[in-house]
Amino acid sequence: MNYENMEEWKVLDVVPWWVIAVGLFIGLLVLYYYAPYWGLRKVPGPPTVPFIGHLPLLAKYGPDVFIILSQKYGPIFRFHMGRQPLVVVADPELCREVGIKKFKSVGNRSVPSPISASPLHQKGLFFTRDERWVSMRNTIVSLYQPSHLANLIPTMQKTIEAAFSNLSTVDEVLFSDLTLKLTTDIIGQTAFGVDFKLTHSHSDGDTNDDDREEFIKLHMYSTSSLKMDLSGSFSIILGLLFPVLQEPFRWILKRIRGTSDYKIEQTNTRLSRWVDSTVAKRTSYQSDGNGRDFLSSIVKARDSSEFSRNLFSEDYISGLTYEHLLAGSATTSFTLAVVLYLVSKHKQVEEKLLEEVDMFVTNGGHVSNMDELEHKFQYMDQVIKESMRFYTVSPLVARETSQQIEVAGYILPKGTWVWLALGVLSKDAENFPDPHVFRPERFDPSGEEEKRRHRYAHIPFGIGPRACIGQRFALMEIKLSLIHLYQRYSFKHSTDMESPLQIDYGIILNFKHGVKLRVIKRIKS
Ligand code: HEM
Repeated sequence: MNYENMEEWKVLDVVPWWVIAVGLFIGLLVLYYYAPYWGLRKVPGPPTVPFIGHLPLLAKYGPDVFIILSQKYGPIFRFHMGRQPLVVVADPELCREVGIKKFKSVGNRSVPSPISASPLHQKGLFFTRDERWVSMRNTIVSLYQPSHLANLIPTMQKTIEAAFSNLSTVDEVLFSDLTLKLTTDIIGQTAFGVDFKLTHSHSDGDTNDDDREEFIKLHMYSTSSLKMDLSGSFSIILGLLFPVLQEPFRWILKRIRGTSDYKIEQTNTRLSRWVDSTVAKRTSYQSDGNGRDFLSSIVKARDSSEFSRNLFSEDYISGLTYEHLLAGSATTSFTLAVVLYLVSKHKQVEEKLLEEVDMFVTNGGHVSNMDELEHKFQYMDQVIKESMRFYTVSPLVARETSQQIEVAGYILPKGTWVWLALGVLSKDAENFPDPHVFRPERFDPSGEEEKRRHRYAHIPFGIGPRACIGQRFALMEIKLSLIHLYQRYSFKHSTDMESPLQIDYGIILNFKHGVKLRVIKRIKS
């Protein structure tokens, strides 16, 4: 007889079953928590707080947390978004390695918890993966060629005129509000072929007005509920802390009135219905086939082959179309408002910009083609680049490894979330001396600073084959607006304008209170 074993059995007999169960539960919990961390434990990073990871640091420092951590831990470090570890890459050469050289192994995006609950958000280009993404992107990219974009100039100009038509009658304006209306209207027309009429001062009594207003309200709510911290709905928070519990809880909570999950579900369902019905109308009858908007072009491309019909099924067309509104309005609006905010704070910059615009107008310039827009405004280019460096609207780019790779000597297993920290690159003193000084001339192509700089130090639109597809579109919209505005006005900060500017951090940067400006009419000599 084995007496030692008998002793053990006796011990087990006296330990209550629930203690064993609790021990097992805690063991499994620890295993669950540390599983994604284990493969990345060699990548440096600050100590983590169990389950919430580094979210308290994000709450304390906002997006600057990544600058602080890169100074302490170097160009590649770990950051735990709740349970999920991210490998943050904060160096231009490493961004090139991840975004271009090793693109095949890091070509997909990671899906953060706020998005994982919404099929409408997942079926755009942003979150599609692998072969489907390649095929969709190849088709869509043709719609962003200069020849196609040039067709949009008249629509953009008309909307810009309408949006800013009231400026001559006011002394002060909440400019960021105006730019959001402008960019939403432009995307509405160019993506959906729908005029949301946010920039028109009066309704023309169109019976669809209420419908459109309702849609915009839903869209704004849905966008603002995409939180990356602990201020989202309960299921989104669970998605950050215990991803495995997110779906079951969401399933329950979305049925309980009064919860944020219920509201988000209702909003997303109504949004989807609105987008689906707009898409269905367009796919069932092709008005005159000459529509210049994105939706008309995709519907046309879809009908070209059996393959395209499968690729662009109606749910994906809805996802793509809605994505344009999401990706193309708040980013461009923020950037345009930031340019005005910074330029009106730096009078010498404003004088140079006005001079360039005046010269163009005096020489009979009229923006009618992409070539003029892209090459005739060299100083404006520098101002836009410097503004985007100063406030990088999309400071993080989310990617995910599809197989094990090595970056900077660290092995990153398949499924690792690798995020490129564009916001950190843009404040790096090595590439941008005096990074906290606003100096557009640092982007002068003939200047030493520009020549010395790493090629991928300034990448506000991302990098490689997965970079922003709307870059040209956005720059076109921003430049057309600046040309229109500076021909007629100059600006000063309103006395109500806070200093420094307060920024909110969601999926992208946003203003806490907005950009308030004084409008000064220019007297033409
Ligand atoms: C100032 C304005 C904008 C900024 C700063 C911006 C920035 C970005 C960034 C950083 C990415 C991720 C790139 C990467 O992974 O490397 C991105 C992707 C994307 N952007 Fe933009 N964007 C802007 C405007 C627009 C506009 C106007 C549109 C549409 C008309 C658009 C559509 C998209 C789409 C569809 C993607 C996903 C591309 C893919 O995954 O293949 N963006 N954008």
